[in-house]
Amino acid sequence: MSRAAIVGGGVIGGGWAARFLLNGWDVAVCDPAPGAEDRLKAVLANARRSLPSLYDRALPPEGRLTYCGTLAEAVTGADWVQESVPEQLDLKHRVLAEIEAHAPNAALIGSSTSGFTPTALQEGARRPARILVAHPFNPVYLLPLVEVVPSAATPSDLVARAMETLTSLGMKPLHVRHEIDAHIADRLLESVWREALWLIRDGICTTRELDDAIRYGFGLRWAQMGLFETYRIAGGEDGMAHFMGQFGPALAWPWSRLTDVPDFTPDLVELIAGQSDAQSGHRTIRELERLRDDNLVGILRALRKQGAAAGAVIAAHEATLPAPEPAPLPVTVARAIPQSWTDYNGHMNEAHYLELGAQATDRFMEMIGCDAAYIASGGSYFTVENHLRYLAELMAGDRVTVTTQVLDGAGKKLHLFHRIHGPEGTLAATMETLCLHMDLATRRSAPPPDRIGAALTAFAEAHAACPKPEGAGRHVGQRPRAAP
Ligand SMILES: NC(=O)C1=CN([C@@H]2O[C@H](COP(=O)(O)OP(=O)(O)OC[C@H]3O[C@@H](n4cnc5c(N)ncnc54)[C@H](O)[C@@H]3O)[C@@H](O)[C@H]2O)C=CC1
Ligand SMILES: C[N+](C)(C)CC(=O)CC(=O)[O-]
Repeated sequence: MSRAAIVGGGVIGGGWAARFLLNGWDVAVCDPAPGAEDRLKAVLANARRSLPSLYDRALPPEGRLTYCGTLAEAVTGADWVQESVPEQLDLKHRVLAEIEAHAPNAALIGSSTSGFTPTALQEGARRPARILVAHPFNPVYLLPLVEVVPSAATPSDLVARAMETLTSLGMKPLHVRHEIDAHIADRLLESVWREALWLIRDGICTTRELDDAIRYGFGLRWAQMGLFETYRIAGGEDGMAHFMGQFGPALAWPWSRLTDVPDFTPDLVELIAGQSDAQSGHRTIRELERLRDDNLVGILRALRKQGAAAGAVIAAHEATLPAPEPAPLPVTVARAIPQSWTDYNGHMNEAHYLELGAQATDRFMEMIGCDAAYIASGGSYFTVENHLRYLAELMAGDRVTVTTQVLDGAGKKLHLFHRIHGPEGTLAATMETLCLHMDLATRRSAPPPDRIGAALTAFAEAHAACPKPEGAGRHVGQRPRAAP
């Protein structure tokens, strides 16, 4: 078991605690502010309802969370210490010195700093080589990006270890090879932020209109292709060179006020804070966080389906999570229910019971050798009939397992009975499904090859010893069988 210490449990420290904890690390947090523990609990609650929803497999069991009264207690025995105190260099120096005094020599010390260089952070350190920047993005438990910025003093094996650890947490570490104030991403954000301040200060638009300009347009593009790839496409068939030829001259036109910074006067703060209150003040921060998280889970799951951008990181991480264990009846699905699967009744929508059953069938097909390589070679199963019984509600975040029993595997048939179990093993649904083996070239049914037939027969023979499931072969509206 690995152990992380989080020093500073605010917005970012809380997000780090959740990222480590939900990936099975023990986590110790220290933050002396009154109410910090309650704030951390609220962040964790939001993380628990969103992060597991990204995956079609269960994350490892949560690690143990300890809330510590002192920094020394928190960092003792830590493998990774993540400093997440406010963005003040003298405070960070004091905290880093205390971390160095109590953490194991081998511990890696990451700083969440948005803008200080690792060289600046390492000033006065006893073991500067152990300190590097690990700059995450809010919400840390959902957004994969983390900028890893070493200094010249950082040995390359430590950078490699940092990158490996962050990857194992489902993150996308970006190695920033040249240290620079504000790294890479915050330089971009800073430019947009400055321009936005001017637009509001000059009365060109409100905070809501500015947000609309992002979220209805280029914000959607950026999530999947970034800046250069989308601009390459914007150049048409002639690509980037054409794009630059067309829009290059605009760089000399007054399209930006980036060379100036607006005075941060109380009037400007009041103008922006007032507009922001009018725009979003009817929702609490926790509600806004949940709204943001649900949207992010939806976007990330869509990207994952495409194998694109951050979606590819989630798929790669999921591949490292253990597949459900074969048991007397094989567990074919073990996962959490995403928020996006729930509906106006506040529970999992009926369509997703079918999705769970379909995932179980897909997994069982893999188990008998009908995997992607076999399907690419021209054979597969098609579903011809399903019967679903809805027996209990499932809620967002519930962990579910599906077991699969073979009822018949003779010839072309793959006749399965899935049991969908919710929390505490409650039987939440059953799905009986009949599939036929197909020749994908002729699109007609055909017997499976011997190796798949033999694997299926082995399961069918083993499962024949299990009682016939209650509910198998039922038709719609049939009363449950009376107990014997
Ligand atoms: N908020 C954001 O969007 C992002 C912030 N960051 C960086 O993360 C760091 C933390 O920022 P936030 O979490 O936003 O700030 P925050 O103000 O939400 O949290 C900082 C926490 O540190 C605690 N703290 C202060 N002194 C401490 C000490 N001596 N020991 C332990 N805890 C102490 C405070 O009580 C507070 O809870 C900063 O360096 C910031 O630049 C990085 C990425 C995004
Ligand atoms: C505003 N900020 C500079 C603290 C932003 C970040 O550092 C990253 C983020 O999450 O946007």
